[in-house]
Amino acid sequence: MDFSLSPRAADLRDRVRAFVTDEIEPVEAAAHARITRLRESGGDSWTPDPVIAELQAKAREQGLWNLFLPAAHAGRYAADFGTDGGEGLSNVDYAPVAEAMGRSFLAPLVFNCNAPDTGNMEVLLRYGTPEQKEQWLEPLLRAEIRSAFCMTEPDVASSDATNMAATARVEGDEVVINGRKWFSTGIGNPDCKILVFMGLSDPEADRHSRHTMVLVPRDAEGVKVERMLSTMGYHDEPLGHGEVSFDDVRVPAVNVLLGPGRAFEIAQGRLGPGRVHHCMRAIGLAERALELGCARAVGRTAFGKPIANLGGNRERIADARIAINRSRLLVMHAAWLLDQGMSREAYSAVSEIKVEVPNMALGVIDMAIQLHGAAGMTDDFPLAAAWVGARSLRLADGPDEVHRNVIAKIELGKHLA
Ligand SMILES: Cc1cc2nc3c(=O)[nH]c(=O)nc-3n(C[C@H](O)[C@H](O)[C@H](O)COP(=O)(O)OP(=O)(O)OC[C@H]3O[C@@H](n4cnc5c(N)ncnc54)[C@H](O)[C@@H]3O)c2cc1C
Repeated sequence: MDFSLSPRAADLRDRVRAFVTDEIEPVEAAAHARITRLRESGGDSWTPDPVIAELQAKAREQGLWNLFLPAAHAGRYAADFGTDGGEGLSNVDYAPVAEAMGRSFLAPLVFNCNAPDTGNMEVLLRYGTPEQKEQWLEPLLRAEIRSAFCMTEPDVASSDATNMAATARVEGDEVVINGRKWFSTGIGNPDCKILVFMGLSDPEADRHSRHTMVLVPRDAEGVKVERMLSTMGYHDEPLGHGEVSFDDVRVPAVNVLLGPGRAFEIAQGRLGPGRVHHCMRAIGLAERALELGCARAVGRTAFGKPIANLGGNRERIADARIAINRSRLLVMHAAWLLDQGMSREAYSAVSEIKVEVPNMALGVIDMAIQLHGAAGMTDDFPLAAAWVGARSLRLADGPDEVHRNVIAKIELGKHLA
């Protein structure tokens, strides 16, 4: 195993880290306050803060743009698209860059490296036709438009993707779409123009060949955002999570991705690197929480001592450091395995980190909140929002239990063979 970064990746990590600290963290509080003010006054909290576009322009100019684009898939984009083609980093090289971005809720957007756009861009890159790439991928790479991924449904247990009941039936040269999705992240953004929709196309086929992925323009007739959902009181502007109905939506059959019945193939390709990105960002978040917690604990006194020296706080801080470092090694291991190609070991490793890291981050953030006292519960610090983000990650991209099941299946398989 070799986790050493290439000199180019180390340079990018340092530059991203400096950009986050110098340019993004100082504007975070004002960006958050703006959203709260607009929401509370009934204003438009969804249109992205102009500061995001300003910072995006700077990041793009400095080549800190689309760094998620993997070496293996970048192809002509790496060669022909200059900055927009990313740097063709391996998963090992991208992991610490993603960690640096995870420190701030704004940073992934600023570098055009935010979910779900990254996963959707990867899907288009790997499976899109030249026309689909030109129409949707290229404006996504330039951050001119945004996207959403519509798989989860309110009426079925969506942790089992074979349950998806909304339909995408191919009729002649059209696909007819009906049903309801929810937790479609990104659909609150007025720039969201394209949806990657997963629907049942052939109920009689083998369970992994029943579903189709299709590109649905956000403004197609019959697409309606019924409501925006909150997660523990947060609305996650400017992306948001929407409940969306599809009522006899018709799109051309050329909008099908890869081919009818091939949604599972696409979903598998989409999620491996995406989960590594989520986990590295969660490690960045945990690092920031630990820093805030330590600063508070040495800077405030109770019972005649710094809070750091009271009770078991030093031990809790030490355990947080151990937990973060352990998680990082697991993520680097998963990234390294993915770079060697998809294997059972890589599948297991990706599920291992998907269980380990959000739970680790929750523990560290909770400790930092406790060290802050009541202040930790307010939005004066980014800790409450960070806790909700980490909590969401125990569900998004598959609940812990589903990932544990994957790990156990692979482990037990060794003995059944
Ligand atoms: C913030 C956030 C953003 C999201 N963004 C998106 C998005 O952009 N697009 C999208 O399509 N979806 C998105 N999701 C949805 C997410 O992927 C689903 O919530 C997840 O797959 C679980 O599906 P479900 O909610 O229907 O839970 P269910 O399938 O109803 O499962 C409920 C619970 O059952 C238990 N369970 C399930 N399977 C097992 C098992 N095998 N063993 C033991 N227990 C089990 C688990 O405790 C699980 O949490 C998002 C979710 C959140 C919270």
